[in-house]
Amino acid sequence: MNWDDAAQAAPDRLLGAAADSDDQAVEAALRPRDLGEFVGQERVREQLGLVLQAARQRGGTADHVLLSGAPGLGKTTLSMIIAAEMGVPIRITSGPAIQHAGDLAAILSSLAEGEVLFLDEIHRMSRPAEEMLYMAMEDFRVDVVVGKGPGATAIPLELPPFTLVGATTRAGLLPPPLRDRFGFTGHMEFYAPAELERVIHRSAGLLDVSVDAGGAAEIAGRSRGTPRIANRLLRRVRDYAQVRADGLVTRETAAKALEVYEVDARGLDRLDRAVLRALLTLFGGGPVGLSTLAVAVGEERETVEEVAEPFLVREGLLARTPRGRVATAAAWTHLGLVAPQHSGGTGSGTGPGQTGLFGP
Ligand SMILES: Nc1ncnc2c1ncn2[C@@H]1O[C@H](COP(=O)(O)OP(=O)(O)OP(=O)(O)O)[C@@H](O)[C@H]1O
Repeated sequence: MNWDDAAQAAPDRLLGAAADSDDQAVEAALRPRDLGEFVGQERVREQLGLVLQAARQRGGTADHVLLSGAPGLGKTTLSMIIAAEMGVPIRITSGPAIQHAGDLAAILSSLAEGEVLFLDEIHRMSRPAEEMLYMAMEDFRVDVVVGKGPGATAIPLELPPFTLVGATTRAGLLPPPLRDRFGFTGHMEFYAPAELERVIHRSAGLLDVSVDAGGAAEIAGRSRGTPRIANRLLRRVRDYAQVRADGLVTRETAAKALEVYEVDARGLDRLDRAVLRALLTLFGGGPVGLSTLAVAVGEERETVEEVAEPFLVREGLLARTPRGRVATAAAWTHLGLVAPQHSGGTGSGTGPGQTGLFGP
């Protein structure tokens, strides 16, 4: 199971970064329409702005663009902005939807001149489709193979110039020949709390929700650096403010609402805390093997590894070591527990979980 599958395996997770059906319904309304409205990602925004302006001045199509970064950081939104800034239509598809080279040939041959083709999860495309894409990106041409075996013939097909915008959660997974064919690569970072506050104020305006500065800060602090999560938490807090308060989202209302949804002050949810708690209370802070930890919390190994761990590692609460998972000192503090004397909290101790019984 990879990141994307694992994220989808936990679709009901309020803090999951992948879009759920509820998100899809409102996201269209919340998407910034141009680079000026797009919050944060200053470097990518400036670089991309130059690429697009130069292409407009030359009257040509923009170079192919690769956007990498975690789910929910705005890759789809940016691809739509690219099309809007270039004044061209956009076609949206994804790697897993293109399993045969013929699927890709059909899409490419039906593009309008200058159109943006957004290929989400480009790292999950099939090999033959990927190879067809090389030629399409470089020469705006594909060879369509007709027939099979010795009688097969390749018919060259000219394509209109287009801009490919590829999105991937893992740029490192792309084969170098594909990566090299992008003229510009933008790496999307997680957002700072102040940037998320701006996203929240903007979305609140569009959804007609009253949020004060404290309310926005409270939601931002629990949104794991991700605009999609910030927008989702805003909607849940809005519900709470409407039903249990006077409709205004203050710091206190936001905190109470998110307590109901079991999202803590640092943006951990029930699964994250269960993993940490098991690591601390059952295994003395580790090291403990991933499979053992997963059994202890009653989850699949992949769910713990792909859904809970990345954020815990990013927050400095958990470390992956060759001997297993280890809690940091911050993990003990966060759960309000006291680290036992023998636990260094960083894997240097000799706690009960470090007997080697539970190898990684
Ligand atoms: N920089 C931003 N400013 C304001 N809103 C943003 C920004 N980035 C993302 N959003 C909001 O977050 C939501 C998710 O963004 P988007 O769908 O573009 O993410 P993504 O990176 O393409 O995710 P995925 O990889 O899951 O497709 C959108 O509704 C959008 O409104």
